[in-house]
Amino acid sequence: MTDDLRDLLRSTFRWTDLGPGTDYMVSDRSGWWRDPRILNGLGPALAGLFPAERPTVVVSPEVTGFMVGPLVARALGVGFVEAYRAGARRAIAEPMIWADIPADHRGEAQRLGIRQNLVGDADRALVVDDWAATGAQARGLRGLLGAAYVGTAVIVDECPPVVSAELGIRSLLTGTDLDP
Ligand SMILES: O=P(O)(O)OC[C@H]1O[C@H](OP(=O)(O)OP(=O)(O)O)[C@H](O)[C@@H]1O
Repeated sequence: MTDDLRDLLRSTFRWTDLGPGTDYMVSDRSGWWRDPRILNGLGPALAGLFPAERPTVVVSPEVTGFMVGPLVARALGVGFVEAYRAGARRAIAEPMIWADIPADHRGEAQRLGIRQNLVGDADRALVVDDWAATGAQARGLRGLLGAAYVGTAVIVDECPPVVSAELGIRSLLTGTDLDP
């Protein structure tokens, strides 16, 4: 099942060439969300990366995490918490706790925040996202969640192995699986 899903993820992913004047390719992940077989399998497959940890809540950063996280929460039978990017929208009205992220894969500083009453001392929080590039989101959310953090499940992990090991990042694919 997971091997079939990995094949589907590879075959529906594209790199988009931005054309002359740049050697930069951008990832097109839209084929993943367009395929009902992937939507059906993604939650259980990502949840299955952490079978022993028995998460009690899933936490995901906006914006793509807001699509993937609930699929995993549904598969685990637990709830979902949004981690908002400061400045991406109007301020959240409820009390928040924030983590500073010095630099993400674009070299940009960010702040990620969750409503402070949604994750408690007894929780085991699994971070879920589509992609880990430098591990910045995972590191920020680990700092935010403290002892509740059990690890990060992503579709693609491009981090150096030492970073993935340190942050407890597990994935369905690595960067080389999607080499252009
Ligand atoms: O490991 P990191 O260096 O933290 O990078 C990973 C982040 O990069 C992407 O976000 P991006 O802002 O590119 O896209 P999104 O808005 O679609 O989530 C991805 O969704 C992760 O959240």
